[in-house]
Amino acid sequence: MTRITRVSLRRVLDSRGNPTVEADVLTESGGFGRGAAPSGASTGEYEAIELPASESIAKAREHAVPRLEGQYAGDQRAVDAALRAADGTDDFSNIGANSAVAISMAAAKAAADVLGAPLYQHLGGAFRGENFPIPLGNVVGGGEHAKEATHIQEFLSAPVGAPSVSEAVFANAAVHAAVADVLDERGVPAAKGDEGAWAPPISDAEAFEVVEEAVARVEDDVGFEIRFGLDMAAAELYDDDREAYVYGDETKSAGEQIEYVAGLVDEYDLAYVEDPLDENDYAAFAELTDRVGDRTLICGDDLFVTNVERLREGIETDAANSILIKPNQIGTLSDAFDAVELAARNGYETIISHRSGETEDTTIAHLAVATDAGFIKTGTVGGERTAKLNELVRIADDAV
Ligand SMILES: C=C(OP(=O)(O)O)C(=O)O
Ligand SMILES: [Mg+2]
Repeated sequence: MTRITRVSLRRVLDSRGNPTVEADVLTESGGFGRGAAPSGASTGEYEAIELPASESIAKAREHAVPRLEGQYAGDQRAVDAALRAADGTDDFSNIGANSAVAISMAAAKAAADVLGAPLYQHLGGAFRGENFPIPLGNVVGGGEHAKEATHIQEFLSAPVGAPSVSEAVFANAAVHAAVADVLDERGVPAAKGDEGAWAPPISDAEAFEVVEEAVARVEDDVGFEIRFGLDMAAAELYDDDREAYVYGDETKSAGEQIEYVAGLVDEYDLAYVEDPLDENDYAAFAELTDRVGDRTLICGDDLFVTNVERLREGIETDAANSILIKPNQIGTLSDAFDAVELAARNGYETIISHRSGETEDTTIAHLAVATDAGFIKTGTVGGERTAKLNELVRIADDAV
């Protein structure tokens, strides 16, 4: 039986050393699941609310745990509905999306444990496990993830021609290493940002040269196509008062930003551009998608925040052609699945994503396989990133 008998919550460390919420779910037949909430730094304005971990835990213990005990862990919709009912708001501002997502993921894992099935199969069904997402690997970054580095938040290796997920994962690690070599040859020292990407004190223009060179070297070596992409996190660059995107001393109007990004797509044959424009500017997104959406993915992260209402508006306005899915942006696995389904029904590509603050939790690797996502964005190196990548390799090897 999958009835939940116990939900325990605790504070654990995330990769930035901040406290985050970990949930354990136990069922009456001894099923066990554990989930931990990630945490963003360049968060979207419309995300569900993350409360301080202690406050979120106290509120969830009071309001959510009593409602969850006795629920079927295997009925994910009922578990997630109980979390929403316990919270009573649209944005989880009462119990915190951090406790909600940790419990939602832990319940799914407890149910999979009872079934004796891998999590991706419990979530996605018996026919999943054949297709694997292409990992987008952050190799150079700045923005909110590293000080004194690039304005663009993430330069992402995209091994689109890799014959297997394992070869793709290793190719991204090789690009990460090649970036270090290229920087070294240029005499540029580089620390690492929050996601393990190199965070060199160079201009965006030089970063394009470095990443292009690193990708070319690895492509020669592995013999399959590697492209690259960006997360511009442009809402962080946008200054409402100046109505402009701010790059240090330079600014760009929305029109200039569209020109700039369209030019980058063509110059570097970018496979992927996430959040190229401000999260409130559907019209500018639509203009850019109209210009380059036939040859690259224009992805909404802060724009859509894994929220079906915002995605619906994007679909109606042709704002993008892909969506980033971050379960903690919305609070539950059911809500994340709804966003994936709406995206798929409307021809949008799906990219399942980590956050800049992470834990060893591997749920997103299973979620990507369960939803047949085209891509997963989960870093390149660092234990909290390789936890997900190695889990993907295990899923492909039938070893979970
Ligand atoms: C992973 C990202 O960063 P954060 O978790 O800081 O929002 C992102 O913006 O896509
Ligand atoms: Mg983003």
